[in-house]
Amino acid sequence: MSGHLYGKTFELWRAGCPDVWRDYTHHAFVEGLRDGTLPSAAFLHYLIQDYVFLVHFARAWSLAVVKAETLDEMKVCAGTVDALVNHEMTLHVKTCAAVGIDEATLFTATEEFENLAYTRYVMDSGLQGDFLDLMAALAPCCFGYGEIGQRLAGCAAPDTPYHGWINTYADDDYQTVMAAVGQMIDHAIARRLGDDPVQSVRWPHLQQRFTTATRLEVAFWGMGLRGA
Ligand SMILES: Cc1ncc(C[n+]2csc(CCO)c2C)c(N)n1
Repeated sequence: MSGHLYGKTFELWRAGCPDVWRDYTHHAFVEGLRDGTLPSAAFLHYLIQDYVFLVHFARAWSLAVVKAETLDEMKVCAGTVDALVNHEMTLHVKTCAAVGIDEATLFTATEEFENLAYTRYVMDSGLQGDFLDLMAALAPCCFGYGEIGQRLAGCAAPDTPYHGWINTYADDDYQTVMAAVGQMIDHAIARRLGDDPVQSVRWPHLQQRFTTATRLEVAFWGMGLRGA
């Protein structure tokens, strides 16, 4: 697995919820992207919801800039805000424009409950908790899509219509940003919890935030499959 790419904290968190992690990264929606059998209506429904999701994730990463304690943490989090609003969302805008949905419509799309629950859970992790609580809730999105993108780039059906989506997450620049996020989280953990973070009283709470966010990712794929 590519886990070490994204740091040792991520490896511990992933190992703390192996079943739900697999449900997320090998979901039927993901396999439909890989083999091309995902109905285009389901993909479009997902993508419109995901645009709104990214708007709120950009807010959450911006909150991480506010909660950061070092300039390095600020740089990585601000870089992620930039990657989100100026790069990742381009996929959504272009794909939707091609079927006649403009960006203003995307921005005001009605959120499905699974979408609402996930983004507001992450925001609350940062509002109620500190920088680490927020990172634990943000981590599954980054590293899960990183793993999915890498795996699908190596085994997707040549004729799947979803290469654009796969390439967005398999892309070297994207993988580099995610590796930087993983390193930053390792440093943030060491700075606040010391060298043996698993022994900290905070560890079970951080693991629970990571696991909950991963369950919310599984629900998000399910929302996509259900369609509009
Ligand atoms: C439901 C859902 N989960 C994760 C991602 C991927 N993602 C969202 S924000 C971010 C960090 C910076 O780009 C990443 C990787 C997505 N698009 N939609």
